[in-house]
Amino acid sequence: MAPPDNDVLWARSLHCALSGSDALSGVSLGVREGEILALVGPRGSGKTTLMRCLSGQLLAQQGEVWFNSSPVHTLGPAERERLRRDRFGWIDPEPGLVPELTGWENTALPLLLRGISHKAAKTAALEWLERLDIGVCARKRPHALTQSQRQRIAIARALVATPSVLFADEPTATLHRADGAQVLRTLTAAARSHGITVLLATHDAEVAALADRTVALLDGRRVGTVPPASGAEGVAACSLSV
Ligand SMILES: Nc1ncnc2c1ncn2[C@@H]1O[C@H](COP(=O)(O)OP(=O)(O)OP(=O)(O)O)[C@@H](O)[C@H]1O
Repeated sequence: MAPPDNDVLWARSLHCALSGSDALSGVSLGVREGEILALVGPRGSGKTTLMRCLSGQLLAQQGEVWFNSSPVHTLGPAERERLRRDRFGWIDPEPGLVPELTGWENTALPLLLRGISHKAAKTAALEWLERLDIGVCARKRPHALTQSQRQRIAIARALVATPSVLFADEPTATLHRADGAQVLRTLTAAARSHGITVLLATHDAEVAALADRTVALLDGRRVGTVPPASGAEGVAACSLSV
């Protein structure tokens, strides 16, 4: 069965067991182009596993994943790797920067890996660092930066190649509340202004409130779609110019 035309990502009946236990038990999901979708659920509910399956990092034992009307579940490892590199961005709870590289070099990595010239990659990286209010970090190495600055660099790195889909796994979990909220507003505003679809895994209702739609997971199953706790945040984020 082919996915609906307006879904950028579409998954049907994903079953995924990890080390013998069911991480996903028949999850189906459609994500519309440009949408910011929050995946919510308590720890261990399957959010990360679902995002890993949707992004081609992990193959579910059963079920289908489609990206823009092309099957992902039938691709070989090299093709899935290329898809991830060329079309997707990923943010982990921890920034995972290369310690030997400066802020702009860390940010530019996805472009340099695609073979884009050093000069063009640096220009794009510096632009994203400015947009995320960390232009001053461009020439510093990670050890000289705060946790918030490092995570903003990880976000800039995920956005620099303007991915079709950005997967953000608890992107502000290690930040203080106010700082995390600011970082998330910047991230969602940047995604909206560049038409980037975002999947945002979180167990925080305030974070989910920034999304257009929320999908809830529990024990590897969808337990219903709930509206954001506060309807105004997503609209407010649109008006920020990032
Ligand atoms: N590499 C792994 N090996 C074995 N089991 C795993 C692995 N990764 C996840 N699991 C298990 O799969 C289930 C789903 O985990 P997952 O990390 O997807 O949930 P989550 O909702 O993202 O949780 P969290 O909020 O803690 O990140 C859990 O029971 C977890 O223990």
